Amino acid sequence: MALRITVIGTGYLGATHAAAMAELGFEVLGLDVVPEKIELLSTGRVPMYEPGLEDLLRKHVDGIEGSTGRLRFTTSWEEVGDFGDVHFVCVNTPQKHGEYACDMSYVDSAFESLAPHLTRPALVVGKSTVPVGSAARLAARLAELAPVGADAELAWNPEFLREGFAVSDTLHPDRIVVGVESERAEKLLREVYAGPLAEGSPFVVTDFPTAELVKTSANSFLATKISFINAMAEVCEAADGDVVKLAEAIGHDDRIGKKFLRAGIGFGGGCLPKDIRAFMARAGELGADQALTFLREVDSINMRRRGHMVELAREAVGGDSFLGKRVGVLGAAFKPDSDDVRDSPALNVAGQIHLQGGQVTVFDPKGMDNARRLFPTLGYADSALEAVRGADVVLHLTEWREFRELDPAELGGAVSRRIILDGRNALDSAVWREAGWTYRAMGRPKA
Ligand SMILES: NC(=O)c1ccc[n+]([C@@H]2O[C@H](COP(=O)([O-])OP(=O)(O)OC[C@H]3O[C@@H](n4cnc5c(N)ncnc54)[C@H](O)[C@@H]3O)[C@@H](O)[C@H]2O)c1
Ligand SMILES: O=c1ccn([C@@H]2O[C@H](COP(=O)(O)OP(=O)(O)O[C@H]3O[C@H](CO)[C@@H](O)[C@H](O)[C@H]3O)[C@@H](O)[C@H]2O)c(=O)[nH]1
Repeated sequence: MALRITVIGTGYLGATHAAAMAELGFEVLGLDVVPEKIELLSTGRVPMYEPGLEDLLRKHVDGIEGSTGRLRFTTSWEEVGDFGDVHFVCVNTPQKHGEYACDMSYVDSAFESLAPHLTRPALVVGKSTVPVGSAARLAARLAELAPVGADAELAWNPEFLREGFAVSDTLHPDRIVVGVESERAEKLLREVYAGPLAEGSPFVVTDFPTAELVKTSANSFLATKISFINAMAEVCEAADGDVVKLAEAIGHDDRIGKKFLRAGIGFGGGCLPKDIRAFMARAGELGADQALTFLREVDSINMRRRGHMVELAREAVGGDSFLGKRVGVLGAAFKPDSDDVRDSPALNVAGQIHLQGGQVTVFDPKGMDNARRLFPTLGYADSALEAVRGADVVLHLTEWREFRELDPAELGGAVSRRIILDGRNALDSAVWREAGWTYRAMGRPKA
């Protein structure tokens, strides 16, 4: 009989994972502690913006006309415990308030709720990003809490999907990493991922700590790459060099590669910033803090980018203060093709300017609701054109395609002064300059 799968926590990761598991042919039950999310998902609607996810959900959610009916959602732990052979834990692991460390309370709570309700043999699979050592601790807790008949076992299977590409990254992963302690666990996970494995996705089997570390080291490497190119942008600015050309040139070397070398206002989101900080905190607890001191620099280069953009904007509006100045902001999400504003560099820059007295108006194609919730005191507009109306300077902070396709001449008619600062090095400078704009990007010559 086909495996039955549950997914605990149906946010960006869990909702995608649940829909993908249904697409791979399994019966799936998703659980979340937020009833409104479950209501939405049960009618095939997605509580966030992720390209392709709503279509995939509607293809499988039970009760939708023409669906396979393989996917259902619930808030009941009893139902989940009764249903699943394999339970994926996908709950959030944010940064603790005022600390670098990871807040494990959501994961702990999910295990405490699930374990006593397991009524059949179960493999519980952690997917959340956690500090190394968590899996061993949670395996012990699972053994304490689960009924004997459940024969419950833990595996750790970190997730590498990118927001904006979540569906295809889940269905066609570039690797599958599983931390297991038995052949049974490995066999079950090979069955779960039979589809991607048949397509050739590499399957890496490790112990618990290595699986946990693969995830945090992968994100640390990505963050380091971005901060490296942003450090080069700082030097380029001082030396009148061009970081875009520099990235292109070093990227031709296969050992360096072209990806993740886009200089600008830096990385944000619900993963890279908090994951490198949690990694440093955990290394400190393990007495290995010296090994990761470079991540402090990666973090501070990254945070400097936001401050630098604020300074460029201040310079553009006259140098002293933002008081009485209008600033049009294009972008709120931490990256395009997502509505996620968690630790968004764009919103952070907008917020800093607002707090310094600037009249900031923000537009983002998908991130407006989340931005309004997080930063209600900023000004918001319904379009790019409205956001820049009367602006003394325009900031391009999230590189949506829609912004790249804007007509500089049309925008030029709406602003007070034609100055655009490109925080993502993504606009065509020649087109903007031809339309009479002063175009300035980060790490590029002023010209
Ligand atoms: N978002 C990504 O792109 C991504 C990619 C890879 C890994 N991750 C990791 O996956 C985890 C989840 O991230 P996310 O972005 O999906 O977070 P999220 O906040 O979007 O979703 C988490 C969900 O878990 C639910 N939840 C919280 N406590 C719960 C509990 N006790 N029981 C059941 N549900 C509970 C929340 O209501 C929420 O819907 C994190 O550890 C993150 O680091 C995220
Ligand atoms: O050259 C680049 C590439 C990215 N970014 C920024 O870096 C951040 C993160 O981008 P990206 O990694 O594409 O987004 P996430 O969806 O957060 O994905 C990361 O975090 C996930 C959660 O852990 C992992 O699963 C993914 O593999 C990892 O790429 C965004 O703010 C981007 O604007 C840059 O500034 N320059």
